[in-house]
Amino acid sequence: MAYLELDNVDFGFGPPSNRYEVFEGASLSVEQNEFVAVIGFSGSGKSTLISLLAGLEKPDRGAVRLNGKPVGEPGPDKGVVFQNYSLLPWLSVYGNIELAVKQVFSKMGRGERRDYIQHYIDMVSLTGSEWKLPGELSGGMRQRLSLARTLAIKPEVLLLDEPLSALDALTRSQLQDEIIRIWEVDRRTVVMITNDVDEAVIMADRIVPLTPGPAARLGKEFKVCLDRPRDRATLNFNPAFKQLRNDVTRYMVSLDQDARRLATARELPLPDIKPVTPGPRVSIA
Ligand SMILES: Nc1ncnc2c1ncn2[C@@H]1O[C@H](COP(=O)(O)OP(=O)(O)OP(=O)(O)O)[C@@H](O)[C@H]1O
Repeated sequence: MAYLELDNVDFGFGPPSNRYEVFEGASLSVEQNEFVAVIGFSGSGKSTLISLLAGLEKPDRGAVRLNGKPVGEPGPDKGVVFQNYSLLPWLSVYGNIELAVKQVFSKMGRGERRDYIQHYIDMVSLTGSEWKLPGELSGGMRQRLSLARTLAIKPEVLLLDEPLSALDALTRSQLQDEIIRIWEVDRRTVVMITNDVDEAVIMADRIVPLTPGPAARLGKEFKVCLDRPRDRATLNFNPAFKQLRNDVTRYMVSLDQDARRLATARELPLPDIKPVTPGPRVSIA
């Protein structure tokens, strides 16, 4: 049985007269402790998918289930890391994590809590920056803090909504390695949204492309059969890595071409209307 499941989901925004159908019959099954990367074009519904999995949105039809039960309200069992960090700017690194930990583990004693928070700060290599405010951190450090705060509440499921897309290439690859290192120690079920094929191949067990919207679905899946730990320096010479990267990229290009063809076919032919030219003046008695 799937651990996290999107079962034949329809979901749209807006009133019936002006509705945008984001998903029609979208299905996704994620096994416990599996790392799935969902890859898609801009506007296809990636953030909406995370909102549905997190319980922030409810499907119009179909079901979203976690461990066999309908996904309820957002809660600490589902940890979401957004692209824009969503940190509290007036709280320090320590304070941001502490707030989340206090909410979820209200019975934890002071000393234990201090050690617990420090463990997560160390885990994401923010040691020494405990009392800095988010505004005093680099983008990569803020994203690390956001990740530490989410990991510290020990969610069953980790939902990562393009967490690395705002970062420069070097910081991005460092954080990819860091997320994988943490995941290998402290296994969780992960759904990560990305628009980067390489990132998906390096990090995930399985890659599931999202077809372009409207009425997006989760398309053909690609299993990533590469041993872990994956060393990015040698992967570039690995034929299986190159083949998979090409296969996924080719599939994404074909999805894009199909969507463009469909959009052209949907354009309505306009009637051949000729402008009316005024005739001779007629006087009515
Ligand atoms: N609150 C809303 N009301 C109406 N339409 C919305 C709303 N939120 C999203 N949409 C529309 O739903 C579609 C999917 O949006 P979503 O943000 O999930 O896409 P995305 O794949 O995450 O995009 P991007 O990669 O650009 O962030 C888009 O066409 C968007 O315009």
